[in-house]
Order: sequence, then C-alpha cells, then structure tokens
Amino acid sequence: MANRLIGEVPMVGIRPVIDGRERGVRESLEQQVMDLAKAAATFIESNLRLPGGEKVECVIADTCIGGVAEAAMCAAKFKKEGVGVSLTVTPCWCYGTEVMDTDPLIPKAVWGFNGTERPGAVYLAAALAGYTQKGLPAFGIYGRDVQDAGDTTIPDDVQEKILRFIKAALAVAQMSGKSYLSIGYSSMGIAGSMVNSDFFQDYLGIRTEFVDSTEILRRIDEGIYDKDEFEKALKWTKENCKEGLDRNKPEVQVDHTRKEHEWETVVKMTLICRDMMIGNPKLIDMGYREEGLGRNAILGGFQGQRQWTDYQPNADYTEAILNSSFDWNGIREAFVLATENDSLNGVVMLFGHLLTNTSQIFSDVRTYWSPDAVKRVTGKELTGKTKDGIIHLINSGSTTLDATAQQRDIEGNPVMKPFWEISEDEMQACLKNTVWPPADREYFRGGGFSSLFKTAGEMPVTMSRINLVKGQGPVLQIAEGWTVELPDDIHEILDERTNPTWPTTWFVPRTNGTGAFKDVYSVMANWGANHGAISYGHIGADLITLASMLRIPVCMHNVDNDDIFRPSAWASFGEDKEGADYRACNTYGPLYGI
Ligand SMILES: C[C@H](O)[C@@H](O)[C@@H](O)C(=O)CO
Ligand SMILES: [Mn+2]
Repeated sequence: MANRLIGEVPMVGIRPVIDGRERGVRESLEQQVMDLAKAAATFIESNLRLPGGEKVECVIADTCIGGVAEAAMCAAKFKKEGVGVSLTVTPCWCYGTEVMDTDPLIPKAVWGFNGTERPGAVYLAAALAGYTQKGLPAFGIYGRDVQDAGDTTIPDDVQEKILRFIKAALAVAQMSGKSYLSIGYSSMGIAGSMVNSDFFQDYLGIRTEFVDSTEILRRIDEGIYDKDEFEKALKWTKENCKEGLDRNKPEVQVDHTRKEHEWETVVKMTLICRDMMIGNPKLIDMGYREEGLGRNAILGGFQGQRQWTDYQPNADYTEAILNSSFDWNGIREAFVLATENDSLNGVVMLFGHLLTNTSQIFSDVRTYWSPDAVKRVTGKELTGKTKDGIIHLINSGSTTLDATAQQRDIEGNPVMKPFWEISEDEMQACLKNTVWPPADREYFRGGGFSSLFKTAGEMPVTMSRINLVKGQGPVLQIAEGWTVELPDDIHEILDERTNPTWPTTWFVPRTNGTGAFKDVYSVMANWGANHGAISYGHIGADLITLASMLRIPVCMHNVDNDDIFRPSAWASFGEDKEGADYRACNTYGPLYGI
C-alpha cells in the first residue's frame, strides 16, 4: 500500500536511437536497436520497485529515433505517459544532437553499446559532447568489454550504472511537485528547522506548506479524525507498545489518569499528522473535504520543542510510528517525518527512503566516545569494529522502530527491509524490542512517551546530512559505516550518562586515515549539524549520483572513487572530483532554479 499522494508514479522512458540513413543502414539496425531497448526495459522492470511497492514501469518510444522528428514524437509520448526519467540506448552511430532528449528537467543517461560492427560508443561520445555543449548534463554508460553485435545481455558494469542512474533519477522524479509539511516552525534555534522554501523549490521541486501546531488541537477538540480508526489504533497501541519505567523525579510524575489521557492524545496526534500530510477520504465522507485532501506531503517535520511540548504531550510516539514500516493497519510504507522540524535532515531521510525503499533513522549525532574515554568511565576496552571509538546516535522522536535490527535477510543477518519483505513476526519483534517510557518532564513539560530501544545488531548503514551554506548553497555529507552492538556492561553505563529514555544506535564510520575520515573523531568533528539521517545499506554512491542530478555538491564522503557516477560533463570541470563537483554544481545551478 503506497502512502496516498496526488500525481502519477513516474515512468522510465527508453529511447532507442538509430542511424537515420534509410535504404540500407537503418533497416539493418532496427531490430537490434529495438531489442536493446526491450532488454533494458525488462532489466529495469525486473530489478526495481518504488517505495510504495509499485513495480517500476518503462515506456519505449514507438519507433527508433533516427532524427529530430522522431525525437519530438518520442518526447510527446513520454509527456503523455508521465515519464520522469530518460534512458537513451543504441548499439550504433546516430546523429548526436538530432536524436537527443532536450527536456532540461528530466534526468538523462545514454547507454552506448560497446561493439565494433556498428559504433555505439563513438555515438555516445558525440552525444555527450552535445549534451555538455548545450548545458544539459547527461550520464554516459559504456561497458568496459566489447560485445558482439546482436548480443542483448547487459554486462555487470553496465547493469550497475543503469540501476544507479534509474534509482536516483526516479527519486528526483518522485520529489518533484510534492510538498514538505512544516507542522509548527522553528525549534529551539535549530537552523534546519527554519524551513527554507527557496531551497526546497529550487533544488528539489518541492513546495513548502506551513501549518501551525494549533491545527492539531483544533482537530482533537472538534473531533476531526476517524473515530473508528482511533479506537483501533489505541487498542493496538495498548497491546503492542509497552509503557516503560517512569524515570521522572517523583514530584513531576503524573498519575495513571493523566497518562491514559496522554496516550490517547499521542495516538490522535499520529492520525492527525498523517491526515495533514497525505489526506484521508474518511474525513471527506465526514464532511471535512478541505482537511481530507491533505497537503500532498512526501515528507514533513514536527517542531514540537518548545511551544507544543511545554504544553502538550510530545510527538515521539507520532514520529516513531509514522517513520516505521508498520502501525495498527499492518505493514506499510514508512513516512518521512523529521523531529524538531529539522527539514534538512528530513530531506536526507527522504533521499534514503527513495533510494532504498526502507524506513530511516533520525538522530542527534550526539557523542564521540574515544577508546580512552570508554575505558575511563566503564573500565572496559572497546574491541573489534569499535576499537577506534564510536559515535552515539540518539534522539527522542523520529527514529523508526525498524532500527531495532530485528528483521533478517535469508542468511539471518540483521537488516532493514522494504515493507513488502517484512514479515508479521519481524514487525512483532521490532515492537517487542521497544518500550515507551514516560517522557522526561524536565525537557517535555507536557509529557508524552519516548521510544526506547537499542539497535541490536551490526548493519551496514550510511549517515548523511544536507547543510545550507550562505554564499554557496546546499552541500551534502555522507559517511558509510556500520551500526555496532556494545556489550551490555558498556552500553548501559554510556547510555545512563545521556538520555536513557531515548533510542540508541552506536555507529562506526568507515575511516581511511585522511581528511574528514582520518578517524572516528574527525568524522564527528566534521559533521555539519546536530542531526544525521541514517539509511540501511552502503548507499553513498547512490546519494552522490542523486546529488549531482540536483546540483548539490558533496563536501564529505568515504565512497570509493571508482563508484562515483556523475554526469559526463563533470569531467570537463577538472580531474579532482570534489573540486569539479563544486564547479559543475555552481555552473548549472539548482535543477529547478530560474
Ligand atoms: C531534549 C533536548 O531538547 C533535545 O531535543 C536536544 O538534545 C536535541 O535533540 C537537539 O537536536
Ligand atoms: Mn535533536
């Protein structure tokens, strides 16, 4: 079940291009070119799904494209079909700019088949020169090994590039035209929660919607939520979300009746925030059409601190449940809802969600623990992957319960999966490994319940973050690494020193001895903000490809140079990849900038 959003699911358009010389050359190639397009479409359709679970669908141009007229026919078809991604394929020479796709907003790649009978790769070079000269950056895909004419197998290196390109391009297409829903506004002076409409509009094509938190109170007071669903949700919560220990000082603890009221409130808040994001036909049936339409939000943020949380229960339950891959309605696509309305962290959560189809971890990048400091406070040595230190990721609020690390792959390794691969038992295990202690009432005077768990397993993950830099624009940071499990006697002492009612993930980035990745400490020291979004898997290369499509330069990453895949034009900005990225992004400017 996809979260209901207005607008079509983007299609992938495949453009078979051909040498236009009729009476011999073109005829001899028609079949081979179309077969290559069909092979690409089958490969893409059988390997990719969208985060809502839909299969990715391809549209192939009606004819091979030999010149500008057929290029225009293809563009018209793509427009009608809702194509958001364009992949041009050919095994032969074609007329570079005559067959090109000139829509500046659609991410584009060209796969030039590496053969000798008919020169697809030399066309690729001509086409890319044209795209570069015209300011339409395109990705070039060219297999390392020569293939024979008529061979429609897609070599591994080409497969990897096609998938990387399509995944990132689909992310671009899915964001365009959607909304960020800011519930409340700026939280505790956090710059990322001063939602920057220009950034969202110009770089992501996402509009920003602002709703005051009093809208939640109004909907509670006036009963603008589905009462039946509320009863179901409350019952499910009582059965599945175990209340944790109240660690508040006795004088600020509240009684059972007040706690019952807080549980009811946080469940209502969850329904209401979801309805505000994506709408709810039930509200339309109840006579609340405006509310029932929602805001077409692909992501959002909840300010909470301080005005709301000083007065009302915090949104930790709301954020954690919405960001998980399940609730009282069963297993479903995770939402993306940033705590403290940190919209810039919300954006990287969205990138991770769109690239992997999984739910996302939101955390404070709270503490670097050196081996010496751990030894001093626990008397114990850090060992194995943790031996050079660890980073404590912890925050009340948004972290997905999928991060309990209770889902398994076929080999039994802990993973975080797309919702359609998660079993009922795995959902239950995530819930059983989470308790909900009453919120710390010194921070949250209005109460509420925080999710408490630790990420109990080693998983490959990627932490990322966007920061806005005055004079430069947005920049992206990426750190691949692993979640790690600490022995209980170390975990407990370290956790007790901070906010022991919040979920903890211990993180070790992959270091390489230089720059920001010199060691674990320098990763923490170079992190550009208080928050990070953590996605399952090593997806740094995918993030780099996506950022280049959006013209967001990457200021820090630990991805292997060989895995960096950007539009071919980036090579014209110099050999040093990082400097070239900045120059290219500055030259092209934001994708939707005018
Ligand atoms: C309770 C505190 O205000 C926290 O919310 C704070 O440490 C943060 O998470 C800052 O990002
Ligand atoms: Mn925080």
